[in-house]
Amino acid sequence: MLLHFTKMHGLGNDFMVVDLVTQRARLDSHQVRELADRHFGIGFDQLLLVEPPRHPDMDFRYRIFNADGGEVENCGNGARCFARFVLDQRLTRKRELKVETSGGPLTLKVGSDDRITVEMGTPVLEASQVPFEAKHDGPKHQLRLDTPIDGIEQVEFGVVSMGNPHAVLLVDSVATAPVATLGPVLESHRRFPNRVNVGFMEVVDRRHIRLRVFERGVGETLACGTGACAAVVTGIQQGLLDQRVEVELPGGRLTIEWPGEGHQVVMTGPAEKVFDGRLEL
Ligand SMILES: N[C@@H](CCC[C@H](N)C(=O)O)C(=O)O
Repeated sequence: MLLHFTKMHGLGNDFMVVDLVTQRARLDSHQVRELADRHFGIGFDQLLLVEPPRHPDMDFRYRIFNADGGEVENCGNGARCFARFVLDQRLTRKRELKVETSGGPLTLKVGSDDRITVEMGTPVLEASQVPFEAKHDGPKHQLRLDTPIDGIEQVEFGVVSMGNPHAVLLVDSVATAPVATLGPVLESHRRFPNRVNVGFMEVVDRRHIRLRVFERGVGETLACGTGACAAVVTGIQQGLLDQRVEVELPGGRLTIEWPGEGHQVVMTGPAEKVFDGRLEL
């Protein structure tokens, strides 16, 4: 059986996108890992499956799988690629879409400049809901490492769920942040029962941050949309940022806006197609 797919990226966070509205296929986690392989497969950070909606007031359902084969709740860069994909594939003509994810519904708008704006949902700040086993309430948490990493014995961070779990650490410089060493240790730390995406945020000024993210189930990516939302929410919670922030990631820039608690986070950025392909299953 031939399966048609499209390779896409949002600021270098790359995806294999499959239309399961007009095609049928089942991919198990072993197949996802094989396809994600950058040497023996297609190579991607996440697989996105576009499906018919289960609720009549939604336009589509979209499911997200990390390169390690695990299904996850939300993906910001993926959401923008999803919107570009359903328009390019003529699965819809709507430029404003409502989509179901397992992390909750999202609203997406494709602008006349082709930048895509996504209402990413209301961030969850309660640690137990992220989930993180916190020792106290408040915007900052501490964790003592079992073994020091690069001389670091204790780390401080904020925790946010954007449907998916994030920890955000403040660093002096993203260039020297211990992303590759501390990232995997926090990702799998026992106090994050569902594991966690780990963001390293450098505040340039109140409207500009730099960010690198060690993604759960993938490793460091060139950009993470939900990570950008989580970082801005954390920075605002800690009194460091304004409501509208430019987030500079290794793969490019996103604009993130958050008016404050109880409001949705809004993300704006690009989505690009790389190529169409097909594979034999
Ligand atoms: N790249 C994504 C996030 C994808 C999911 C994440 N790795 C997780 O496990 O929650 C984004 O752009 O948000």
